[in-house]
Amino acid sequence: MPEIDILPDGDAWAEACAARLIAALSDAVAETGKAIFAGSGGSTPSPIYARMAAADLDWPKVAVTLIDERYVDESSPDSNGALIKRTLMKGPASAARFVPLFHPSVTVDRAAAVAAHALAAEGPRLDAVLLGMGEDGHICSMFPESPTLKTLLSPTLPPTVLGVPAGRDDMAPSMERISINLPYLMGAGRVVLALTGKQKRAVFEREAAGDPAIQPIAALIASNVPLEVVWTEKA
Ligand SMILES: O=C1O[C@H](COP(=O)(O)O)[C@@H](O)[C@H](O)[C@H]1O
Repeated sequence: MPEIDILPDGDAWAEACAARLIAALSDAVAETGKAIFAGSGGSTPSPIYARMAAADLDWPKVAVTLIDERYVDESSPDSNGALIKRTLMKGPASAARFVPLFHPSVTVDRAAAVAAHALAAEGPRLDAVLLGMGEDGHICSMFPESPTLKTLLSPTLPPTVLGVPAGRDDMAPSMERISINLPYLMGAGRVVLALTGKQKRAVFEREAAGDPAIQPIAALIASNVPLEVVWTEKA
């Protein structure tokens, strides 16, 4: 079970998450002249993005992408791309370059292939990753016990981006999605999992002790992803 860094309140939690991610991006810019950040969508990351946006970083050298996306364009309230543009890419951070996962295409798989190609062109690894976790234990668009999980969690594939079909039961997402796979997380410089609330902490602890074949949190731990779990009770 990885150690959980417990912060006293939402401000300290958002600050701690942002500081870790900015440090990783800053180190990458210093070492290689560029950096790649992959962020989550959902309701959790906005305060973290607000603090990152205010950081003193060489933003023109940073590419911003997503760990996953709903298969919708940016006019949709479900678009993770629209969220990250609105909350992170503002002020000096608007000089970063956005690498979307959504591309209008005939199928979600084709769109994912286009995204995989675009992301591979940015560099071999993600320097900093912000993960969230749903209360059902999903991370990225890796849903516990869903049909595409085995492929997304396969540690022997190269880092890539895959289409995720919508499912008919609660073990699958309700809409088509696009997601990075586990090898992208295995090769990342720093991976921060930002959690809030007693419920998510309980889910994390339960999933961490679960089966890596069907529980993404257990798979992260088993595959030595450089995971840092940062939690506060109330954001
Ligand atoms: O669907 C998604 O949900 C997770 C968790 O979201 P939250 O609202 O519980 O914070 C998120 O990490 C992921 O990027 C998103 O597509």
